[in-house]
Amino acid sequence: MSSQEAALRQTDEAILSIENLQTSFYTDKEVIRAVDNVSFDIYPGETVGIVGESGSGKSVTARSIMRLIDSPGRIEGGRVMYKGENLLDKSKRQMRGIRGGEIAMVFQDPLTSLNPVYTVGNQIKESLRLHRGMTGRKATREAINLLEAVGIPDAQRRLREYPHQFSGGMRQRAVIAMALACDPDLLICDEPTTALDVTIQAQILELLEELQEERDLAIMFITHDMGVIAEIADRVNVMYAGEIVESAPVLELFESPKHPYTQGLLNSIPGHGLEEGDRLATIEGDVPTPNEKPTYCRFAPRCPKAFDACDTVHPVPIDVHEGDVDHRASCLLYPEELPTEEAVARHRERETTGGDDR
Ligand SMILES: Nc1ncnc2c1ncn2[C@@H]1O[C@H](COP(=O)(O)OP(=O)(O)OP(=O)(O)O)[C@@H](O)[C@H]1O
Ligand code: NI
Repeated sequence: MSSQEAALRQTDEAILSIENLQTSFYTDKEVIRAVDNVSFDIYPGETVGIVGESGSGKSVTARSIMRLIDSPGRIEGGRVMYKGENLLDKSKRQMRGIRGGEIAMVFQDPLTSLNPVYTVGNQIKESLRLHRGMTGRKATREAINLLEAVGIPDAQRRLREYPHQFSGGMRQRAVIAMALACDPDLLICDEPTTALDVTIQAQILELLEELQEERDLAIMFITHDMGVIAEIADRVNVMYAGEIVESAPVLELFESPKHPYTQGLLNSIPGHGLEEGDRLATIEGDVPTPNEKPTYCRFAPRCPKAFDACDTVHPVPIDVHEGDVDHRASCLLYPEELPTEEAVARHRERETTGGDDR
């Protein structure tokens, strides 16, 4: 998306609005608040990156949107507004139509999306039949088009092959072709390139960008990899212990990270030259497992800037500069213009009046 488009996004309608999403797992030992009051938007044609350490709640966010949370997990609150309708109110049957029809998902391991006993062609054609009513020769032609669109050579022959006959990179392309078969408006990618080598990964990212431009796809892209985020995202949400701690346009986030956690993540990248493959190096200390409603900052125990109030006030997402709705951080140090005491008071007040200030 160009900066001009980015400026327009505020006037556009979001295709997906997550509002105060809350998903927990009820294990024998404990309740894990895996996604704890998460809100964000995705606009048509935009790529929103979700980044954070392992266990921060990225995949559970994606699976909640798709209503793929199984016991002992439960979506306990919030709304998932897709084109103005709450997906959490849909029946199982309606969700099956939306999943793969309107919203498609690509996972890290392509084998989880492919059935080993059917040819790749049959699987794409089944998707075309289910979601676009295409059958016979028409479906075969479209399946070939799709394989060609994702850069699989010799498409006609490869349609008749089984998933195990494809290399890792080609398999992930086939999964993307399958995802596109239903002409989705939103594509959710959960670490789609993590298992691939760097060259193939770059090719897949390029492919996704091309497809996005052609089809005006909205993409939600989950990764650990800041280099991949720099490459593909328009906007970034940083997750920590079930919460979004910072949200900003991608350049702004890299040039001027505000949350001490984001600052730590970016500082930990050696040499600061962002390359694909740069992982989040570790910040000292462990990510806590969120078990209770937060009454404090979950990052405080690891935060170099923590002060007394961080143990007693839960920070809400707040504009880092007053009035700049495009860049928010859940940190008591913001808004930057306010003296700390006033900033803390504002967080405390917003928390008691119901979450963030949207
Ligand atoms: N089926 C489950 N049962 C119990 N806890 C779960 C289950 N699935 C996820 N969780 C917990 O929810 C939290 C968030 O997990 P999630 O998979 O969303 O993390 P993630 O950010 O995607 O991490 P990764 O980068 O490792 O994929 C973790 O603490 C995890 O242990
Ligand atoms: Ni995950």
